[in-house]
Amino acid sequence: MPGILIEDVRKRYGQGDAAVDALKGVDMVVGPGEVVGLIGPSGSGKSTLLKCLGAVIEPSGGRMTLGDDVIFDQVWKISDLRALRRDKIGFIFQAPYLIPFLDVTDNVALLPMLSGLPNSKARALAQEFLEALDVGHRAGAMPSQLSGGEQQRVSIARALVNRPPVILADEPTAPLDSERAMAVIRILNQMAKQFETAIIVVTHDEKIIPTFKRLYQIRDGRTEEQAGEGRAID
Ligand SMILES: Nc1ncnc2c1ncn2[C@@H]1O[C@H](COP(=O)(O)OP(=O)(O)OP(=O)(O)O)[C@@H](O)[C@H]1O
Repeated sequence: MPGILIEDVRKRYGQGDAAVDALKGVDMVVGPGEVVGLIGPSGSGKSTLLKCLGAVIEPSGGRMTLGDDVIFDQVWKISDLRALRRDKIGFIFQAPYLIPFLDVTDNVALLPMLSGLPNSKARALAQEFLEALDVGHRAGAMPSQLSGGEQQRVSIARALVNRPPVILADEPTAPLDSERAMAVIRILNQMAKQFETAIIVVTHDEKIIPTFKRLYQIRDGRTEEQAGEGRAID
């Protein structure tokens, strides 16, 4: 059972003369436990593909499967897209986007709370993930008291805490120096294995591209699979 299966996904923005075919039939597969890179020039459709997969925008056609669920097959197959995003997909962005008035624990505990876990259990779970990401000692701090690398690790804990089968990371290492960027990639690989998560990393970052075993290059709205170097990261 693949973690992510994308079949012939298409996306057209606008209509008539103003129409832009951003995705022209994208195919991709990412297994559980796999971290795959998605690269391509500016305007090639990377953000559009992540937004479709993240159920932020609606594709114009094709089929998408996340874990055990076909989420889209010409139309959405899931009625509650908010619940889908909350429970099945973890998002990691270039900036951590932590909630400034919640402490580190509550930033991570918020999603499991929204999914219905009692507050004390959600906080205990958050603590577990913060420890796995080596920021357990900062659990009571406010986001503004953390370094950039610590904030990014908290945002990764938040993406993982509901154990989504899928993580979508959009330029997660762009603002980080080489050492911190490699630490983030190491963590994503460890977490993918530990929780059987399928992870797509959109990146331009030359520091991390050699670490992927498999890559997809997107060009003019279509994907091509490439073997990566799979360079060791520990
Ligand atoms: N809301 C929109 N309406 C119309 N066209 C759009 C919209 N969003 C994106 N596009 C177009 O779709 C194409 C793909 O854009 P997309 O943002 O997915 O590319 P990208 O690969 O993520 O680029 P970048 O690396 O610069 O972020 C581009 O031609 C872009 O101009």
